[in-house]
Amino acid sequence: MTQSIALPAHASYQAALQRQNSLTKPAGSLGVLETVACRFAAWQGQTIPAALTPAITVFAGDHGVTAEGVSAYPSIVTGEMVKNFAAGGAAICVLARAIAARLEVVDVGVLGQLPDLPIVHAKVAAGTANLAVEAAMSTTEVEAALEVGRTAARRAIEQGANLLIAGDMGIGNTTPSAALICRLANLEVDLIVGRGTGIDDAGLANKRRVVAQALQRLQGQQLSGTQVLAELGGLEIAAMAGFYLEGAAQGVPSLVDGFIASAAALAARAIDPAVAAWLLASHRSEETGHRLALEALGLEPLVELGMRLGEGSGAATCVPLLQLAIKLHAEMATFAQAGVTEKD
Ligand SMILES: O=C(O)c1ccc[n+]([C@@H]2O[C@H](COP(=O)([O-])O)[C@@H](O)[C@H]2O)c1
Ligand SMILES: Cc1cc2nc[nH]c2cc1C
Repeated sequence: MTQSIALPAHASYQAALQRQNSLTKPAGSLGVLETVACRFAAWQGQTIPAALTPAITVFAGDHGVTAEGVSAYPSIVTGEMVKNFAAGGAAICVLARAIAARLEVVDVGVLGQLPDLPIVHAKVAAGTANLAVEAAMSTTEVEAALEVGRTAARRAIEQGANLLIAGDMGIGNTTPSAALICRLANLEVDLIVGRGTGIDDAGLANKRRVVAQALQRLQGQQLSGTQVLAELGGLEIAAMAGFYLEGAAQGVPSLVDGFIASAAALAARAIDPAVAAWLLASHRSEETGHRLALEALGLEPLVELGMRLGEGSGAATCVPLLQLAIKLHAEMATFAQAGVTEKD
């Protein structure tokens, strides 16, 4: 069994809140920036949290369910985008450079070979099976993919990260994500399945049918978190779940990206509910169902930007906001220091 997950330090949260209320502004006037700073205080166990050192790990994998015509793009794009990540040309590469974040790319299940690329080669299988008709993975494969994610989190933390971001790349992965969200949060297919990379109305109807069929296969079965991942998940999604679990076990919070990341977070929570206290949501993705997935996680997104890219891009975009929240918390003068009169 892996290390257990502790609760964030409540006393540090309270001390940070007290500091927020002593800073030269009307109480609560910095809104969510105040609560975010207090949450980092609790995660780091200190009233004034250290500046953030973010690390981004993009997990890539392919999906057998693409045989059902659920994506606007062919599976070959997954590997092609991994090459683009390695060459520094993808959105997440630009964002990682802009926020000075360590960026690592992990092949956990891409179809075909990616020789000589400067990425982490940790392929558990060459894609998943078609979840519409059979389990996407074996539980052994899920355990291996979870461990790939855990190892990646440990590497990031060893190299100094105090904020983790998991990104995903996998043509077809909004289908397993939707299936996981429906099953794990007990939500209706039509509320959760969306257009992903941009399928048309007929494609959407087909994708709903595919997800409904997968859920139907499992109806009435009691399954563990690992078993649900095996039936409905993906290799990169399982790795992301392992990444969140390990971060939490090591006392390092994760900033949850979009739709796929939220499905992975729900899977992580099904494995260990204590992980939830170590998660912060970045943006609300345009993907149908993300709002309900976040609600099921008990997370409030920081921003809504109409994004639906994946790769960890929404989370990376939110990092400067978090850095500002902590800087305000650390550097603003108190009423006493500035000689400003407090409210009556
Ligand atoms: O993160 C999101 O909210 C998101 C929403 C829609 C699509 N994506 C990305 O698009 C790919 C999956 O879309 P699809 O249509 O192939 O299932 C995958 O590589 C994801 O990273 C990501
Ligand atoms: C080009 C492309 C880039 C992506 N990045 C994440 N998902 C993606 C899907 C496509 C199709």
